[in-house]
Amino acid sequence: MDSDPPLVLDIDGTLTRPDGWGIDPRVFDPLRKWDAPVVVATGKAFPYPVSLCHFVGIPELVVAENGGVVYTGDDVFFTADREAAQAVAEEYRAAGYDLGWGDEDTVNRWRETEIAVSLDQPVEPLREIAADYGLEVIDTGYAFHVKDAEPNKGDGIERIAAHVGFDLADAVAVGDSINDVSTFERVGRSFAVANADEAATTAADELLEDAHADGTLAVLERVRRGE
Ligand SMILES: O=C(O)COP(=O)(O)O
Ligand SMILES: [Mg+2]
Repeated sequence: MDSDPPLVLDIDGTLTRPDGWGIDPRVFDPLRKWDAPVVVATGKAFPYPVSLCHFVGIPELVVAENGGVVYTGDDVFFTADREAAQAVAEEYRAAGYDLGWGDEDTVNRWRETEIAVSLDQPVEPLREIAADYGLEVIDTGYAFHVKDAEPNKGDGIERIAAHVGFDLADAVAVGDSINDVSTFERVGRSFAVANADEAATTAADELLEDAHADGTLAVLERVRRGE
């Protein structure tokens, strides 16, 4: 049997339980046993994917903050800084809005290159303020991210593939949202889970029948069988 292809996996919407929240524990064993690099590429802050790799028991190959932070397993790269996004957050708050995560804000506490805002907060004023700072706001279905347009997951996985020594043309990716489009553009084969947004669905080679981790698990079984 051919060896497993390298994987690039998104977290939220892709490794999540059928109701969309929390990691589906069924993904742990297949990832632990995967016989090729597994890259976790997410919009979440750096500690989250690192912890996921740690607790699954796989090497830490991580793109965090939508490409703002990249960890090759040896070196960490920051491809943006938080300053402008922080200024947007402050102006948004001064206008009477809130980021929506409570006082201690564990969503942004360790975020280094962008700011995330809860989906239950008004996005239009956020977009207006972000535009004044030359930043974009993307909606991943899990948060609004105020970010520099430049960093993306695709550049991050390219850096990791070059360092680890595999070819992205051999890699298989699964994702669910607009922040996975740059991943899908780089890998050999891309899948959007059934719950994916329009951008991810359009960019993927294939739209899966199953949602969330069910879709991802189906991909893992298929590519393992060589299909
Ligand atoms: O942080 C988010 O909003 C989404 O995270 P994800 O990229 O793992 O889906
Ligand atoms: Mg996602």
